[in-house]
Amino acid sequence: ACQHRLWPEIESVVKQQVAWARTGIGECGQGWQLFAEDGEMRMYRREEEVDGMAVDPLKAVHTVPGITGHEVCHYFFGPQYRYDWETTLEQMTVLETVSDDTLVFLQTHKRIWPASQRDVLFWSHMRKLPNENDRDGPDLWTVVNNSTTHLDYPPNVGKCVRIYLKVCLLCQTRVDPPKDGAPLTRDNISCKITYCSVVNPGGWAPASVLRAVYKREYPKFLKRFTAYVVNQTKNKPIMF
Ligand SMILES: CCCc1ccc(-c2ccc(S(=O)(=O)CCO)cc2)cc1[C@H]1C[C@H]1c1ccccn1
Repeated sequence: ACQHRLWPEIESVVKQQVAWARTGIGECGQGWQLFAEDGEMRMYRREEEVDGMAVDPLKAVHTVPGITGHEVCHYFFGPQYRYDWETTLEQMTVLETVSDDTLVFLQTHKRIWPASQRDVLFWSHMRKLPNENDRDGPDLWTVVNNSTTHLDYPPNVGKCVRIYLKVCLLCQTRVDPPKDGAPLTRDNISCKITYCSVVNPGGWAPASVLRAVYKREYPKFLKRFTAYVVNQTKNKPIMF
């Protein structure tokens, strides 16, 4: 995969996106507004427009007990699970298998009235990252999704408007070993999740409609996805 045409871009976008995900909300600077809160989940957005279109950057942080970062990234990356948790998905195709940790997807999402239907074409890369802060702590895991092109699927040919996105899911496992030296169980682990996304809706869509969609869909997506991972892993050995 290292000689693949996408490799240089993957390397630079992953580094940039992980650095961005690691930047706390406070350090990010002004303009972030908390727009959704549910238990441990906090969702922030910044209102930004490009050519009159809302492209609000989003940053969500969540802590989920009983699962690891590897497990969260495994279920987020794997195409075989996506229809189970991505409620807005209408059609998903793997256009290219670059390597076992890098795929190219084409997805059409359900139409959101009155905006026209959208599709998105992106590479998706999963990677384990060394834990810089705590050398003997568990590694970090990330999945980065970044819009790309494909000769056979030019944008805006059919009924769908092509959207452009950059997504980073960054996961840090936390282990609190049991006092009495007993073996680790899922009661001793949790996962700190940072989800960052910037979506350019591609064609014109009313900013008010897009913002209402994001406000409704993003909290639902993160809650549903993390609940899915808890449910899929609860009776399985821990995947660190
Ligand atoms: C006009 C823009 C519509 C729109 C653009 C983009 C996306 C979207 C695509 C991919 C990803 S992901 O994180 O890469 C997971 C893989 O699917 C997240 C979000 C969804 C919507 C629509 C359906 C709405 C939505 C928004 C947020 C979360 C889920 N669905």
